[in-house]
Amino acid sequence: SATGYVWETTYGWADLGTGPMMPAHAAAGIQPITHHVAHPDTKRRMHELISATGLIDSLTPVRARPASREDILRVHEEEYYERIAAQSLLPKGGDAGDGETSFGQGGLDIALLAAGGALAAVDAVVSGAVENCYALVNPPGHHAERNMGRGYCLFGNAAVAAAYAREQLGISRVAIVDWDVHHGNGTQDIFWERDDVLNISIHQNRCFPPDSGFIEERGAGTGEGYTINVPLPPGGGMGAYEYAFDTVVIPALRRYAPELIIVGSGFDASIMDPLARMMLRAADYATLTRKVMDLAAEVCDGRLVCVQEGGYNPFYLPFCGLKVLEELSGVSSGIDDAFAETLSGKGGEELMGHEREAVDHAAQLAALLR
Ligand SMILES: O=C(CCC1CCCC1)NO
Ligand SMILES: [Zn+2]
Repeated sequence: SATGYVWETTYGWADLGTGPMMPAHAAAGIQPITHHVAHPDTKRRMHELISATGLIDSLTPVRARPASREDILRVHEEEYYERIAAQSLLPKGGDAGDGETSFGQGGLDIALLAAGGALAAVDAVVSGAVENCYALVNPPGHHAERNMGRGYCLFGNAAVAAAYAREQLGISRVAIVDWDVHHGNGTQDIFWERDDVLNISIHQNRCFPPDSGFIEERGAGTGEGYTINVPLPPGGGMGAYEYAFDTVVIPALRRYAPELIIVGSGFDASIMDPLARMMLRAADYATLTRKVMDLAAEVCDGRLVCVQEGGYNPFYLPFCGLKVLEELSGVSSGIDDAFAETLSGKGGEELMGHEREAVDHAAQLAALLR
């Protein structure tokens, strides 16, 4: 049972400008910095750790292709695509829409290759060439709405892949499990009224976007009940996540019985991430991966595609990714999480009362899934 792996050099060339998170602005005191918080080096370091440990030799390389305009327009509006395409021709590139999602000249091509990396991963898994696949793509995608990019996302890579599986590969039901610490508002916007894609987002409550991702947001019309949000209180670790997966995510997947599962694999719920306040360790991501793999084995012959979303600690993200790839492939890299000892005993391991209440509330609504 092979594990596919997608990484393309140009994913490491995405240009978010000189600002720290938003564009540098001297008069506002926003100083330029060499590495934007979402600098691609963080994800390139994950690729390099997978390569340097030799784990890459146990993975099946899957080459990305550029997503076509048609692939993108399955989930995004034409006017938005053209806006990105026009700015991508400019020497200074442009912004996807929220003023914080910069991209450089040629940014369209990198974004198309990111979406195409998710497409290639879906092709490899659905064709049976590999059992599961990790698409280490960049830029990320889950904040990109039908007609606007947000939160460093240009196109909804996982959404593009789900729509492709549905409309081109004859897959009838796709489930998306987004464990990125931020709400997958873009994926939610895209599939809000659809019941052929079950969209589950588990995230730190109100982290980003601050005004979406609440349990009452469950879809509309045909799609009612097929959007599941599990907002967690800040400060949660594996105690909260394990309870949320066992109580909400896995039971919902079992009821829905998808033919393909796509994980929005952000690592910004890690204890060392600068953009959120949760407390997962690298080993915890492996445990969550195992939970989803076991459910995939139960309902869809193990068909599982992980698509990289966020994650901003260049020291720790590589280890989180390495442990997930070890779990997917069943192969040890031979090295442990170098930070495990330093990070042990700092809390988050046990479920706390207020976390249990938050998850139980989400579970009540998720149970209404038809
Ligand atoms: O990792 C991300 C990006 C979050 C940032 C986007 C702007 C401020 C927080 N989304 O999943
Ligand atoms: Zn995120």
